[in-house]
Amino acid sequence: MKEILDAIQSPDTTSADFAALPLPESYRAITVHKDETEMFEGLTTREKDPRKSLHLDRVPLPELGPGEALVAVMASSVNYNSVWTSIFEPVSTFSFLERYGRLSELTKRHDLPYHIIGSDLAGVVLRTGPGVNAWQPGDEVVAHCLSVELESSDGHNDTMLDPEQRIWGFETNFGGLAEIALVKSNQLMPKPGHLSWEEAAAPGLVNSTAYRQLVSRNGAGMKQGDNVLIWGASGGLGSYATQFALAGGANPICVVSSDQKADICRSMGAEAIIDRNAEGYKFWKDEHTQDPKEWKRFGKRIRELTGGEDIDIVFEHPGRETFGASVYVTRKGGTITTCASTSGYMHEYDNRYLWMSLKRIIGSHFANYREAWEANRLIAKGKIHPTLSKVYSLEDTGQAAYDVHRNLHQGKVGVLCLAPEEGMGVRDPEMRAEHLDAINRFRNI
Ligand SMILES: C/C=C/C(=O)SCCNC(=O)CCNC(=O)[C@H](O)C(C)(C)COP(=O)(O)OP(=O)(O)OC[C@H]1O[C@@H](n2cnc3c(N)ncnc32)[C@H](O)[C@@H]1OP(=O)(O)O
Ligand SMILES: NC(=O)C1=CN([C@@H]2O[C@H](COP(=O)(O)OP(=O)(O)OC[C@H]3O[C@@H](n4cnc5c(N)ncnc54)[C@H](OP(=O)(O)O)[C@@H]3O)[C@@H](O)[C@H]2O)C=CC1
Repeated sequence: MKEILDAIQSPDTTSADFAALPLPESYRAITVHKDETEMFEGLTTREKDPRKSLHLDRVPLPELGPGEALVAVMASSVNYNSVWTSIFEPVSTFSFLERYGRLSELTKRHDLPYHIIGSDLAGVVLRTGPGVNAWQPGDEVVAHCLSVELESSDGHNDTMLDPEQRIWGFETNFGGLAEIALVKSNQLMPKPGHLSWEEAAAPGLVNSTAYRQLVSRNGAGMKQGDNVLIWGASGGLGSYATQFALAGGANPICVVSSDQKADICRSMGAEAIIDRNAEGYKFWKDEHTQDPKEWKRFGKRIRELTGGEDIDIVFEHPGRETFGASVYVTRKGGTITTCASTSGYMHEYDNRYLWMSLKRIIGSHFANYREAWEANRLIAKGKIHPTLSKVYSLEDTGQAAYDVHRNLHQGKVGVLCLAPEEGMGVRDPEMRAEHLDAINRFRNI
């Protein structure tokens, strides 16, 4: 592994040098273990502790197949899907690996008693499989997390609609929280040159998801002037949704849970901010009963902030806890776009407010190939910035996932894999200098 790292750090290493580097037989990776899927039996979701289920293991290098690439991972980031994997909710991700393993001889590789997790990476291509021409050993890359087989016409227009659509590092093995990752070469995109490894690894999954959910015509198709209600506006998804709203001439109404998070949203340029803790919204009277008076109080607060207008687009992901309120505060003809259900997936809302006011609910999931590319292009052009706050070592990934599980983090949490320290890998210092304040906005808060 040292030879690989030396090659990456030397400016003189050629593509041929990379191609000639011997690959290690094994590497270090963050895993969950199949024989531990019942370990949290009887505990509440909150009590399940990723520090107990995430392991740093030495694993064998997987065989490289056609259309694939092995990438030396310099840095990765924690996504909430890794939290779900680590607490084995809502289902154990081994069920995904088993199903994938049944598809073909090649996909059998994924069905193992351990799952190497992680759905983001920034690093360097080490080897490409047969049929890969666009990428060479030595290319500096980020990887998006859409894995598709593309054998069915269902996915030929919008690759997210492929019947064999999977999220790499969640529904496949050999993810990015490791020293080496296996990806399909179609997942690769150029690493933005003005960012360090850990900064480049931070936006991928959430930036692409927010782009489809909010900006793309496959999602809400946001336009200038739209009032966009953004739950968790300084969190993983929300910190990108807020940037898209501001950059696209919309009006974000940012919901957060502390003064500090409100300040971050203000520093991004948002003006309309609701601190859900300080204002004490209780959308549920008890576990089974919502409180429409609270929806109305929330709606009145939004009207105060918008000069009397209601919401054109709700950027939803908390789910059960907030969904009734989200449907209520949307304007006639408006859109609620949802990609998750962190607080519970059995939603309840008053359907009269949906049909009588001609509102629409749109389900959105990650991003297709093109959307992921467009989202990365905006990062590369310095239009949208990483929201990296804290960076952990690979050994401390359990703690990093715990922070995200317990909502102790801001923006995105990074993980150094092969990179020995933060700040490495910047190739365009001039461009970086131009955007330095924005790049550092979330750091160490
Ligand atoms: C990028 C980051 C993203 C995120 O962070 S997202 C958040 C994390 N992700 C999650 O929480 C999602 C986790 N996934 C799940 O919970 C499950 O993954 C799903 C609930 C989404 C799906 O469950 P499943 O068991 O895979 O699907 P089924 O459709 O309930 O069961 C499969 C069997 O049911 C049959 N079936 C499907 N549709 C129908 C139908 N309409 N009528 C009758 N049968 C149907 C199928 O064929 C198949 O059958 P056969 O088991 O025999 O193969
Ligand atoms: N389908 C897809 O493609 C994707 C789905 N996801 C899913 O989206 C969800 C959020 O991911 P991500 O943004 O990265 O996570 P984060 O934890 O980084 O951010 C979510 C934010 O939502 C807010 N929030 C959490 N719970 C509640 C609640 N009960 N009521 C109101 N606000 C709440 C919190 O902000 P605050 O406390 O400030 O209000 C929190 O910081 C996860 O479930 C994840 O799995 C993520 C990416 C892609």
